[in-house]
Amino acid sequence: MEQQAFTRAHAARVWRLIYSYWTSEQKLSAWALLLIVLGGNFALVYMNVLFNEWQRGFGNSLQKYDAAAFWSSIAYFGWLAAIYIAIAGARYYLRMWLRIRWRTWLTNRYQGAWLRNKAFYKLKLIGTQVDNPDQRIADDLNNFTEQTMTLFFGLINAVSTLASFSVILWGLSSTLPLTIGAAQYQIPGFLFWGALVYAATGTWLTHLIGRRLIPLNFQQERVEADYRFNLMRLRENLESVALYGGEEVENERLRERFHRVIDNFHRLIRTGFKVDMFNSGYSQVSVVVPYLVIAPVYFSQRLEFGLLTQTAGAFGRVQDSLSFFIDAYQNIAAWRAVTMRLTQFTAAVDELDERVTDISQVVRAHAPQPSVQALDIARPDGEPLLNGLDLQLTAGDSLLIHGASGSGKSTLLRTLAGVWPYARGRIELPSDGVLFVPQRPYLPIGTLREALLYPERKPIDDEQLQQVLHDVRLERLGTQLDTVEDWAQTLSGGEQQRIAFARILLRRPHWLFLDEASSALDEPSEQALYQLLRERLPHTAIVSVGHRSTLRAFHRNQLELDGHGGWHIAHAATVIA
Ligand SMILES: Nc1ncnc2c1ncn2[C@@H]1O[C@H](COP(=O)(O)OP(=O)(O)OP(=O)(O)O)[C@@H](O)[C@H]1O
Repeated sequence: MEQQAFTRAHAARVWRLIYSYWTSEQKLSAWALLLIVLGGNFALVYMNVLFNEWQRGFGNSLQKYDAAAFWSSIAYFGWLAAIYIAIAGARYYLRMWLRIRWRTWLTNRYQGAWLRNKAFYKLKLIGTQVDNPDQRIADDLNNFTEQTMTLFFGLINAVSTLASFSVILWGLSSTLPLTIGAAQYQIPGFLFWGALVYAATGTWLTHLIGRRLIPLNFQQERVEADYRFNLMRLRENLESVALYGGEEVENERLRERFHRVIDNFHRLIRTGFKVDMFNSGYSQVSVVVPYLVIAPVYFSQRLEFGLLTQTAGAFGRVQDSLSFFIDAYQNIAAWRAVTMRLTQFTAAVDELDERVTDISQVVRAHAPQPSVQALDIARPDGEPLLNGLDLQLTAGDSLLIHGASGSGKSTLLRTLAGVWPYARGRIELPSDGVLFVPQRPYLPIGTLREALLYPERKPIDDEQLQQVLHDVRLERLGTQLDTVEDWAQTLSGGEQQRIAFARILLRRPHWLFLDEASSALDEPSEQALYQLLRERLPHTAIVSVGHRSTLRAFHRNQLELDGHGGWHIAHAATVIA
């Protein structure tokens, strides 16, 4: 089971996870809300003290058959209850508001860290053990804010209740002697000590019974996230699965993942059941324990009924707040698991740059024209793909990279784009006007307009968009610019690649790198699109990765890779355009 040792670095990360929001640019509003909610908490504790005092007068009115006192007691109770409800309601609302603000801030931060410097891609490539980072952002952050606040306010509540009722209990102890059989003892604060011993024993027993909950909760988060991810992958690949007839295998695989969820859940239930049984028994016994302690004095008829109920109430409150850890045990276990998943994520992102610097020995610089010098590229296992490549591009250049499948063509483009770390040498690229186009153009779920502009967001007028759609022979989509669709699922592979070409025409890059960007198109269409690029962007240098020999006609130079480090550049005799 993946677990993180509780090291100092881990403790520091947990601390940072907790305090970062409270020292952020939102700290003023955060602290203001927190203080108001805390104020509400203390007010409610004070109300409970008033209720406890009320119990005494109320009990005595019953014992003395005093109807007038009884009704005025009820009226007083009505007032107290109304104020209590108002404070509790306001506190709930503000607490939820604070939680939403905290979650939003943390989500922005985590999402930002994941997307910054292409960390999302590198995390996967360098193989740091972080499962389902997306779900850590969505689920774990939500759980973290909720559980932290529940625990924190629970703790504050317990401590303040304990403090106020301990004083009451201590005072009440001095008016009552501890009676065991016929003997009486004067022990200062014995009711308080009784509650303390009782609750401490309970806490210790709960810990013994429930300590396995922490690793089990951790594992539960993980298997749940895995199951969800597998469902999502199926949804992303519906057509492939349907065409391969992979339903049975998928069903089997999903069932197997779900089985892990249930399997771990059973273990959670078994431990949770024991903790829960113990808790229920403990709370039942707690109802009678204070009466058992005071009954001997009461039956010796030296105690008013009101004082008995007040003492029992105060004893219950003290014991209740001391039992905070018993009740919160499951929450603490879940909180620790969620915290571990989140700090693991930050640790992986924090260490990423260091790891990339350890692996990559590429010097990158800005220059007016792209060039590479003495570039070595390897597979992650160290096997060389390319040794000592020297290359220089000038405006309007064209270079076709070819070689057997797996020879490292895409990896060369990845290295130029700065996402492949297993490399050494010098890479110079202009600071703007560079565009890399992958084989599968990413089409976000949204309008066709957004898909065409991706990743830019600057608005472009409809005529221009319709014109480029026409140019890439997708004029039929011209009327659907504002249709929201999962375009990657509805357009054919070739049509998606046409969208990628439309993007190029809109972006007008000076330096264009195409990684099999026309592989799904028929040869005449591919030629027409290259022709179009040449006509519309005559000064753009084009570097293409491709297998088809027909592409050669559009490139002045050809770089051939042998997949073992060797490479060779040839110059074409004739070039179209
Ligand atoms: N993320 C990765 N982890 C491990 N190995 C990888 C990874 N990506 C690529 N490789 C390996 O690097 C080698 C080069 O891959 P690359 O994708 O560059 O090949 P290619 O020449 O573009 O192939 P094709 O023509 O099939 O697209 C392959 O052996 C591939 O298995």
